[in-house]
Amino acid sequence: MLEVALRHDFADFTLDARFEAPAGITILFGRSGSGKSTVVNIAAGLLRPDAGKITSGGRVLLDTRNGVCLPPHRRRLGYIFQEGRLFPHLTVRQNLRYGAWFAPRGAAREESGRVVELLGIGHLLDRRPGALSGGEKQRVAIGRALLSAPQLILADEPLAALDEARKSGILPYFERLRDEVSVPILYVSHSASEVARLATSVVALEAGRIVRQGSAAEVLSDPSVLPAGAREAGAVLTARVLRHHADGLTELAAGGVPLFLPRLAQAPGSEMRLRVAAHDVILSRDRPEGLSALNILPGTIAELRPGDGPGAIVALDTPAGRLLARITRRSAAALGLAQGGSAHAVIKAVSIAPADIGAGPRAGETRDLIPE
Ligand SMILES: Nc1ncnc2c1ncn2[C@@H]1O[C@H](COP(=O)(O)OP(=O)(O)OP(=O)(O)O)[C@@H](O)[C@H]1O
Repeated sequence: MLEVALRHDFADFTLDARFEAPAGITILFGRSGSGKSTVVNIAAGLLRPDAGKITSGGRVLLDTRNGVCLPPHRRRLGYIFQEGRLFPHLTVRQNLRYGAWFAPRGAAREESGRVVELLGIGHLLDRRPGALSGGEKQRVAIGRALLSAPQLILADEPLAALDEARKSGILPYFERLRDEVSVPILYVSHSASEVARLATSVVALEAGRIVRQGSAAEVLSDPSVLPAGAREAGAVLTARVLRHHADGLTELAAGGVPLFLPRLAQAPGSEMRLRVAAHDVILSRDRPEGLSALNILPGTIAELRPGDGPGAIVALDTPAGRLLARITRRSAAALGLAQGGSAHAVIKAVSIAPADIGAGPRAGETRDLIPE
């Protein structure tokens, strides 16, 4: 467990944040300039705040009141940067050994064979970084960080330098990291997709303050908190793969409701997280007939929140979970939508982007803490 309480003033900006990060991935989520990197820089020991306390697995890294501020190399941190920052003259194997070399003697650390397997880099061990793709470099960098026996991993926008294809290639490895490694990972992102797929817990920042904290489902489905803006709004559903159909569709069950998506690779029984973008949800007051869309979910309007412009966000509680829909205020008025009223959400099977579909665990639950 990581416990953080910080206060710091820059000339035009005040950071005032208090949160806890359990094992798994805690995403610091917010727009540019909200203070995410400042939190990470303080946790890393690169910036000494005006006031604050940070403990990691019970160890005090920072306590300004008692004059404690451990230097970065004594904090037992693993870093994952935007670019891998591997040593170009060393092979992958040697880069990984370099990480292990930093582990304190006797420290419990991941076994290198397991890390190599976890990250799927066994076939790359004899190559030098120049012969790796961006995504492969990043996987090696994650391995190097894990092998240094860190008590905390800091990942500052680790996917930002990768194109969409590489991003979706590496997301499953972060999912495995979340589910199989017991070290807390503090992960900076301004991408709702990354939050939906990866977060064990989310700390949403706005102008240096925490505006919401909770599971990915809780934070992303709250229309009063849209750290990435209304355009990026979208809720997260948890669903289980039921069966693959011969016509190329996969049927999932979400809270007892069937959902159809283009064929997924996961086997029946797999737990999935799906981010359904608010702009991909159409609302209808009555159950629509004669419509091509396969997914029609009845629900109750929990909230109708007008935006600054012509749009509004509607939060609809369905048996599958809460959905957000972005519609115009004009449509909301024409349909007579109001809090407490009923409506149907219509989602096209093909509208959910592959980058928004990931493996469990359940998005609405913070998983059990693993003792460190
Ligand atoms: N050394 C500094 N001196 C003065 N102001 C600073 C300093 N470092 C950061 N700031 C300000 O603090 C605020 C938060 O910056 P920070 O880098 O933490 O944001 P961020 O959420 O990580 O943004 P981004 O997503 O763009 O990286 C910004 O307004 C920034 O200008």
